[in-house]
Amino acid sequence: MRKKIIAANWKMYKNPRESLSFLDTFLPLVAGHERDEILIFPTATSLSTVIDRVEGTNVHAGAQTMHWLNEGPFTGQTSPTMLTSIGTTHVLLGHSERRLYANESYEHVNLKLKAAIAHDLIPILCLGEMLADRQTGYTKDTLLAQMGAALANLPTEKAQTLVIAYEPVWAIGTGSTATPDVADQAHAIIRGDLKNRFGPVVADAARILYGGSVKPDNVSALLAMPNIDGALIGGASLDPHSLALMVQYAAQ
Ligand SMILES: O=C[C@H](O)COP(=O)(O)O
Repeated sequence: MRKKIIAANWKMYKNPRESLSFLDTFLPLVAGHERDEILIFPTATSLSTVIDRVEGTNVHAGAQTMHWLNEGPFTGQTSPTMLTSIGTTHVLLGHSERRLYANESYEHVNLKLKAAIAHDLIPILCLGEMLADRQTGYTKDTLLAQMGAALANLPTEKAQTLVIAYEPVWAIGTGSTATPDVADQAHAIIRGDLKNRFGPVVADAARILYGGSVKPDNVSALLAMPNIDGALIGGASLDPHSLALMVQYAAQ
């Protein structure tokens, strides 16, 4: 049985003070929920504050992106070693907003993924089709192409900790959540590709999260599907009561 992950992507919301205020309410609500993993991805400027505050709790904090090199003349970037030096455990890679607004390609994501694993950061690889892909019947092709580029030349022994987030772009922030069946079909494609690449052990162990307008009133139906192992939540993760409710539903 795969442990579920409830992950909050705060995107460009919450400064350090607001992050602490969230945690003051949230942490007591989820104390003792050891069964599942709870992850929070704050903004870069709130990351170390959140890491310090969640230390010793059942919550972990990760970065929303990173560069693949350890240092260099790359204005605005953060390196894997900088992240690990402050206690970061996870990193989101390839989020569609990074691909759309920061020109991040899956070739970059491939470099980042390998760097994350080399530095013992757990990568959460985000992928998902655009609405036009789905409408023209190219969902599977798109997902396989994204997997192929992001996971190129990754040896099987490095794929053990891989977490993937399926986030159809048309469902992000739109309120148009994928139905549990539609999401599960995409997750099955992703798991099948993992099996072809890395074999059944890695494929069976890999957690595949769904992201895209997840809320307390739809999370249970999504998590009940056989290939959905958690959720990556944007808007509905910004309220501590809403996120805590989803953690509780995941445990049922
Ligand atoms: O990383 C999270 C996703 O982009 C989903 O965002 P959302 O829950 O606001 O649709």
